[in-house]
Order: sequence, then structure tokens, then C-alpha cells
Amino acid sequence: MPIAKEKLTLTRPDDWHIHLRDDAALAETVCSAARNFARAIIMPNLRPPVLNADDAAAYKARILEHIPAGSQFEPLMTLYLTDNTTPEMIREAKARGDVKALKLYPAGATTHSDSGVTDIRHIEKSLETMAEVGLPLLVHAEVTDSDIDIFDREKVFIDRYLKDITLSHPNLKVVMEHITTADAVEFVKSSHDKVAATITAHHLLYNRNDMLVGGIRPHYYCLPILKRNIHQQALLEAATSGNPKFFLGTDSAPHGVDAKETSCGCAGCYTAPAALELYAEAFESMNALDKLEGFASHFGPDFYDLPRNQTSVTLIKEEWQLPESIPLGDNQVVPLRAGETLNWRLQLQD
Ligand SMILES: NC(=O)N[C@@H](CC(=O)O)C(=O)O
Ligand SMILES: [Zn+2]
Ligand SMILES: [Zn+2]
Repeated sequence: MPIAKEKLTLTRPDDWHIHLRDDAALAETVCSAARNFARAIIMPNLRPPVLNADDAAAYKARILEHIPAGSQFEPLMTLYLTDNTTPEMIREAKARGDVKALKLYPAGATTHSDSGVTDIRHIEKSLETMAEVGLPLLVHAEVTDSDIDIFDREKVFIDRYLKDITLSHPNLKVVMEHITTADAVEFVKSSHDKVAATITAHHLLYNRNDMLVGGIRPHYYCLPILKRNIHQQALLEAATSGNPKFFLGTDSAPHGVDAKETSCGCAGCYTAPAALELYAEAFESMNALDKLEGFASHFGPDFYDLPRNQTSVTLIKEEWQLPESIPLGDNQVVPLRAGETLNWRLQLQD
């Protein structure tokens, strides 16, 4: 008699942080996001960035063209906060409805962040308006000062800026994106209840040894950079704790293979092709598969004041192999875990 396969059925999850890129890349990125998720918060770091409601509506329309037949995938748009964002731009974005949040990139902190904020004081009016109209602030929380070590940049950003922002704007919802340290976990836990964080699958599964021991692995290089194992452990504990302040955001961020496998490679891991499977593996390693649904499917919509999804997905315990590379426009992208075998597999819908 065949032994029944281990299965896990969850409310269909959402991704609260993803990079879909644009144009020819959308055929791949939208499809892989829609495979896992009902909705996703779409990062605005295009070139040029998504600055206002018109840009967001146009980008959303380009995304919608690539949604696979039968999928209900809904892109939730964001604006890229700059020194020049005005209260009027924020009010208009809220009124038109596509935009669900604004993203703060300190200038120069990460991929395509050169239009980012140069001084937090420049966005004071924007933060007030966002709190007033109810649009969350999403933060890439790293300082960019050349004298601050890359492994300390998240902690220094919390101490220098994030504490003040959250205290001086008690009505502003703040998501600390893709957290990587025990310091961030502590900060989010001890802040007021409008402060939350997303956690990626790769920061749950890996630490800096995985990227650096035995050779440099460029496909593990992302920002904020993987930290030491005690931080990975703190993230695993936070994600599996059932605390609703921590929810899923893949930060899936594809780059063409030549931009990664080179002497000065781009930051970003392409995890969308196996996103839920990778999270399931991380939660299983903590014996906490029962906590995956809250993290992946409930706490995000609750924080954003959106309804939880009505449909479900099923993961089965079954080996399968990720491809070595995947076409991305006229280029190729190497997904995280390329060519390797995964133990969980998302069951495809009939
Ligand atoms: N995470 C990354 O390493 N890269 C992201 C940008 C970001 O989220 O910081 C990208 O757009 O490539
Ligand atoms: Zn970022
Ligand atoms: Zn990102």
C-alpha cells in the first residue's frame, strides 16, 4: 500500500516584499510570484523609480499584462520616497487606491537606490502625511556611511533613525524590511504595535558562512548581507514564534547571470521560483510547520488592514529539482538553490 505523502494546506499566502523588475523580465517574475502568492507588495526601485500615482498605475498595468490565465494575483503598489516627495503626491496616491505603502531607501544603500533619501529630515512632512492618511512606511534599514562596517549597518540605522521615527510618529505604520539581525528582532518586538518586520527565506536558511566558506557564492549575496549564525537563529525564533509583528516578505530580487557572476556582482537573491518551499524547509528545521500559516498568510494582511485570502495552497513532501537557470527577458537568472533538490513542493492547482 502506498504511504500517504506528508501534506500541509495553508490559506494562500501573500508576499509583502518582492522585486518584479520591468518590461521583458515581467513574463518570468510575475508568473513565479503568482504561483505562490495571491498578492504581493511590489518594490518601486525601477530605473527611473516609481515616484507618483501615475507611475504606479502604469507599472501596475504592465504587471497585469503578464498574469497567467486563471490566476487572481493582485499587485499592491508602492512609491519610492525621495527628498522631493510631497504631501500632495501622498494624498493623491492614497485617494487613487493602487498604492499601499511608500518605501524608504537611504540613498546608495542598495540596488537602484541612487534616488533615495539623503537626509531623514527631508521626509518629515511625508511621514506626517502618511500617518494621517494611513499609508505604511517600508524601510530598507541600513546606513550608508563608509566608516560603518557592512555587518553593522542595520543595527546603526535602528539606533540612529528608526527608534526616533517610530517614537515621533506613533500613528505611522512602519515595516522594517528584510531584517537580518537579533538587534532588529529585539527592536521590532519592543516597539509599539504599529511596527512590524518582514523576513526572507534566505535569511532564515543561511548565514554568512554559507556565502563565504569554501569560496564566494555570488547568488547568496544580498543586502542587507547575511550575518553570523546567532542572528540567523534569532530570525528563525522570531518567524516561528507566532508573534504577528513578523511576516513573510521574500525580497526575491532577480539579476541577470552576468550581473551576479562577475568581479563586482549585484546584490539580490532570486527566490520566487521556490519561495514557499524554502520557507517550509526553514520552519520544518525548527519543528514549527504549524506556525507557517500565521507568518505566511495571516499576519501580513492583518497588519495592512486587508482581508485574509479565501483560497488555499498545499505543500507536499516530495523531492524535486530547481533548474540551473531560468530565462529572464533575453538573459538568464540563476535562482537560489539552482540545480539542487528541495524536499517540499507546492502542489499545482488543477
Ligand atoms: N535585496 C537586495 O539585495 N537587492 C534588492 C534591493 C533591496 O531590497 O535592497 C534589489 O532590488 O536587487
Ligand atoms: Zn532592501
Ligand atoms: Zn528588496
